[in-house]
Amino acid sequence: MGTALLYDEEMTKYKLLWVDPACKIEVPERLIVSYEALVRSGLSDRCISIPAREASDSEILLVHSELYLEAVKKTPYMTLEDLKEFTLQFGDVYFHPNIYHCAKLASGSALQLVDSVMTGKVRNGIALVRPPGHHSMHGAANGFCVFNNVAIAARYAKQKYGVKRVLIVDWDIHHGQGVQYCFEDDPSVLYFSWHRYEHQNFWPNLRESDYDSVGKESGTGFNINVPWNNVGMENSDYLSVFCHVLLPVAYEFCPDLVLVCAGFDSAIGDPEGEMCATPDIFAHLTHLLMNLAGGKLCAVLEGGYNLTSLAQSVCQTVQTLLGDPVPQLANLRGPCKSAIESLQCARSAHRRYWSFLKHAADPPMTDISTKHIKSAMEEEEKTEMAEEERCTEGKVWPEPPERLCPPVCSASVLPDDVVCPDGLKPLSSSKDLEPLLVSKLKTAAVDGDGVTTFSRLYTLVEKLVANEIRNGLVLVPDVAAAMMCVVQDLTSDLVKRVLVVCVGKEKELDYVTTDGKVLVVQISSEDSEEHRSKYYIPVCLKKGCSDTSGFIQAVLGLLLPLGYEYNPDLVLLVRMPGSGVVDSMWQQLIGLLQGFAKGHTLVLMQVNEKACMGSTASALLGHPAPPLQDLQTPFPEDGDALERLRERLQADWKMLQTTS
Ligand SMILES: NCCCNCCCCCS
Ligand SMILES: [Zn+2]
Repeated sequence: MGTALLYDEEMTKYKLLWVDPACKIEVPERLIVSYEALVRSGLSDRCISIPAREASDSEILLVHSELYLEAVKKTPYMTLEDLKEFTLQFGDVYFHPNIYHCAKLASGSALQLVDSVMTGKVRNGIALVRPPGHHSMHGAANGFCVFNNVAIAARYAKQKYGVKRVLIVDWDIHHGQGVQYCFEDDPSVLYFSWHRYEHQNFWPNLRESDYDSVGKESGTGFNINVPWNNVGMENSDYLSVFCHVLLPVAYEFCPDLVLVCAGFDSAIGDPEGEMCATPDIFAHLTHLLMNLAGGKLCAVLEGGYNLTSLAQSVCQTVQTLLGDPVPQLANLRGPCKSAIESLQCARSAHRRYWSFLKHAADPPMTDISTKHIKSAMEEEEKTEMAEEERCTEGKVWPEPPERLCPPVCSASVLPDDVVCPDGLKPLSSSKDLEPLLVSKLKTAAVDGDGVTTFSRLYTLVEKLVANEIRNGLVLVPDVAAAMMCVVQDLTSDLVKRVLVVCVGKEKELDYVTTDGKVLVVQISSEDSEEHRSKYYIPVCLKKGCSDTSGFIQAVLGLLLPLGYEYNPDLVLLVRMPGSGVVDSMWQQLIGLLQGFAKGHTLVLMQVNEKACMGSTASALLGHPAPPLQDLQTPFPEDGDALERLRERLQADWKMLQTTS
């Protein structure tokens, strides 16, 4: 299934008609450069174009009051003076004779997108709209927003399609207070937002934007705020919050639909956000959300005021929605102190509502929420000092890397008598191995056809590294032997870093490199004290890999952060026989691991587990993994052990830090 793209140039036909410094950045060119970048890159042609439409009154009334709607209806007939007058009652927003029409198109586009996804016409999609929506409220326009596009879409999805649980992820740099107010008492809509806050010193300067606003009444726990109290946040900060706050809760919530308030003013160069995360970060944020809700994801544009980073960020998002490999993120140095404080506060505020956060640490000593009473002097100093180091318009960043799709998506190396699953391309040629290696294999008691398998395995690794193939599945008689072979011999000169993910445990991995060429993360039911090192990380689950709750917790809170920091060039996923891993979890793991090494994942499985080839192939081909249904509460021992493991490792692995 494809990716929907909604865009209508009519939504460029309104602009600020008077002087207002607060609103001058919200210009029609925002939409024009975004769409033109998609056209120029060829991405728009790969999308399914869906027409915009006007939202009806009843659809708008899902969120807004009749009084407000009737008032906005009058604006097309107002004089310039009347429009200025009308605007005065709201904050940081402007009206225009055509903005009511555009606001209906913006909300209607979001609804068209929901229809396309919920009817299965497309898998996912994006609506490029203006005016944005997440600041507008029941009875008021605010922050460039007139109708709350995403809030309307959430209510619409529930009403029309009986969607039970909607996850709204707001990665815009401003707090979508309008969305928060709409759903704060509603447990069927989980709203997550990060936003520049600076201890309430940043717009919209609301006390309820802080981490302790967790929702109310039956919606308690279903509102997550992560305040950024400093500017200059980087890719590490964003990914840490996804791995340690959003994703654990999102998996426990198990949404049927994901809506994204896709604002790109959180990207580097934006005058509003003054952050330093690069446009390719949105490739990863999108990828991480695509494994939820069976891939049903609707992204709706919110902010984004640097025309260069906006266009690049939109392209990065769309390219991931289309299923292209995500770019490698280099030198993630771990979250900064301020980000750790924020994520620790958010985790501790929610630990009583989410069993996946149950073992989160106490809030930091320096309770960051009371710091907002800053002396004017301090504020003054910060402004002067920060000026030069901030990431503003003057900042430059590299063009996002090209994300080439290999000609072959998934290849296979199977014994001759095993039927190749649909979609996989059997690897034909096999390179003759150096005699030295053949003799080595023979000593490893690898029989004749084993040598053939290994030579084809070698060829497969070569083609992965050459980006001729994206990923591969290999069935071998003995996975442990094959793994040694791949790691020790086949990759010595081909790749710099190999991430080995071992699911289950058959026997001790009797080697561990200390030079960092290989990082092994082994998830199993047994602990192993010996030869633990920075590069060999055993994760012990009380009930082993069959316990999906413990497994996904280990993946999100440990494997993902480690993988991002290690930044491998190849991922080797080894399924030990008898691991007991559940199929949906196995597919989720393959989906999530695609975020590393440009998707170069090599799956090693034992021949006697060929029954799992179908689902493995499906995940390798990029089909969305089935949601992890009714997850049990993780075993306390596991949650606790994971927390302790992180604390022990965070000295070596900065992306594991969750406490300041
Ligand atoms: N420096 C201009 C102040 C703008 N304040 C409102 C921002 C609304 C963003 C919507 S994403
Ligand atoms: Zn914004």
